[in-house]
Amino acid sequence: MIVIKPNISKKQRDITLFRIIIKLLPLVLAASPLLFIASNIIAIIHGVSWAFITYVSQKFFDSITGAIAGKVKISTVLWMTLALGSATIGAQILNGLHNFIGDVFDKKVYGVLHMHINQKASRLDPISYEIPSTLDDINKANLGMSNSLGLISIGMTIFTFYLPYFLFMSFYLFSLKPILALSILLVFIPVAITQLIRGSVFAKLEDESAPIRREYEYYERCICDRDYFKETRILGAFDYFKDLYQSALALLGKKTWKAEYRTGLMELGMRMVTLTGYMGILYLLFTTLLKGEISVGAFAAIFASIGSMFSIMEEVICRHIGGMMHDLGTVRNFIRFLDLPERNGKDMTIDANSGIVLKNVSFRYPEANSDSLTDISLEVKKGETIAIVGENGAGKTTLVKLMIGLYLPTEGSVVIGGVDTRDVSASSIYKGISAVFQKFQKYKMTLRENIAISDMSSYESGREKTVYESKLENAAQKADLDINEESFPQGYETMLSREFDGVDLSGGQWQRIAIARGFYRAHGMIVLDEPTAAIDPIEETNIYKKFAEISRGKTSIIVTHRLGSAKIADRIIVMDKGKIVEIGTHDELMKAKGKYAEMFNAQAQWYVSQ
Ligand SMILES: Nc1ncnc2c1ncn2[C@@H]1O[C@H](COP(=O)(O)OP(=O)(O)OP(=O)(O)O)[C@@H](O)[C@H]1O
Repeated sequence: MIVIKPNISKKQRDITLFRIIIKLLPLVLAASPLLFIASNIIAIIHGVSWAFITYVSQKFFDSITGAIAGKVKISTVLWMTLALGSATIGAQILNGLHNFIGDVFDKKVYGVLHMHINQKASRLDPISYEIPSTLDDINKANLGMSNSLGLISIGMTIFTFYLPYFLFMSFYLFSLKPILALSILLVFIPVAITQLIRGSVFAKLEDESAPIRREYEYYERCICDRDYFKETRILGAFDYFKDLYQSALALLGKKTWKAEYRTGLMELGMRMVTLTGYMGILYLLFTTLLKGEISVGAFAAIFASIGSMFSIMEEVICRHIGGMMHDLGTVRNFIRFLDLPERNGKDMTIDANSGIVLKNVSFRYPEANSDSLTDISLEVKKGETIAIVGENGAGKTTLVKLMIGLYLPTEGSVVIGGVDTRDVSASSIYKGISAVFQKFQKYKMTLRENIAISDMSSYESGREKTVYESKLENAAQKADLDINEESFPQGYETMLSREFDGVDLSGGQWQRIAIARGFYRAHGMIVLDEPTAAIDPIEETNIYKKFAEISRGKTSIIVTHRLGSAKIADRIIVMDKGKIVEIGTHDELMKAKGKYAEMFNAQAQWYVSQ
């Protein structure tokens, strides 16, 4: 059983409400300044209009009592009726307008923020994806963004609608009798405190839940996911995963229940306080009337509005502020996502085929305890074909990721085409590089899209179809992809997914497609990081031989466990425990009788014994 511990530091978790607002407000404002200003001005007028109704109601009731006592003319009552009706209708119109503009504004901001997320994701330093705690922030960026929008919208409503309303009402009540205004505050403060505690309880819950959720979602995938379930069934591990899933879910349920229970109790207490305050104000109002300190009209108007005042206050605090606090966890995810480091560096044209120089490079994954690469110095010349070999975990993939500028070294430098990878923007580096990794994507799209996605510019640029088609065929041919009618009934238009009424392919076919995708992309440097595991050794050697021919004159790197394939390289790099232990041609390394020769002989023996 995996031990669950929240892996977000307290400092990271404690992004204050103030910081959230400072960070979000400019984004929201920039999305549509005009709508923002219009919406808030209308909200202020709307808030004051509701309070104004109470004042007009008092005048209306006073006119009626005056008319009954014969001190006020009927026409005055009629005017007051008209004024009350107009104020009520006016408030309703403002309400509709406020909601309408608010909706338009929210939709606009939603679109802009969504785009912001996509742009940010494209600028993220790829190393961020290697940090488990950061993955939650990335995965929840969209949810956090919607909740952030809700938070800003509620925050603005509180300031521009509810605050003017309560200020006006407090001022009005204060002018009648100061203690009446004070009682609103006395009710408000304990409730606000309760909600602040609620916010911190749920923020903590969110942080504690994230790793548990990640865990049970993973177990769920082990049970149901297409890629896992066959093995899970065959291993008879279904019950094992089910138990792990249930215990993770139970733990999450327990934590959620505890948080809900605590906040539920607090809310109950809050309602009692509200009720007591409500009764207190009614009593005060009644005694004030009896003492003749306020008019009957004022009594009636306050009495009529006091109920709505309390329900508004409850709405603000419980529904709005409470909801806001509840969602604060995911809003913090969003803020942390926005704060994730980006790859800076200048945009420039780099010739990816003019060599790579690594100088004293060390690399440590974030949150890892030791280096995965230690003090690596290596020079790959223009047009050279390099094979990287070594046992599992030796650091081959990590080295390749540094050599193509995907990750930046922790120490030392990686220079591609004469430019340090730290100084150049990621997109400038990637432009001339094609890479196919072990874990390639199987896009649920057509065969054509699966190959051409690596260079959509040529797909979309409206080039002559024959040029484009021959490029596609060329890539498929280089990858030894047999586009026969049985496997691909609609040729390049065959949909490669059962889910979308297409076909299913073998692992080897998928790997060939991934390799074709790599060849299709225009490149000065190409990397094949073992995308051939599902292809038999003879076929793999054929592909690599072809690869060497095709790549002649281009910098090429292959990572392989099958040393027979490494023979095609100009030089073979042998890695062990994050270090380069040997470099040379196949013959040189065999003569040296070192690590490479040992591994090669072991594999050769295996083939002989077959
Ligand atoms: N995201 C990560 N966080 C921490 N350590 C990692 C991470 N990815 C890899 N490592 C560690 O870095 C070391 C090198 O891993 P790498 O994947 O580069 O090895 P490899 O030689 O390519 O292995 P294989 O042949 O199994 O693919 C290993 O010890 C591995 O545990």
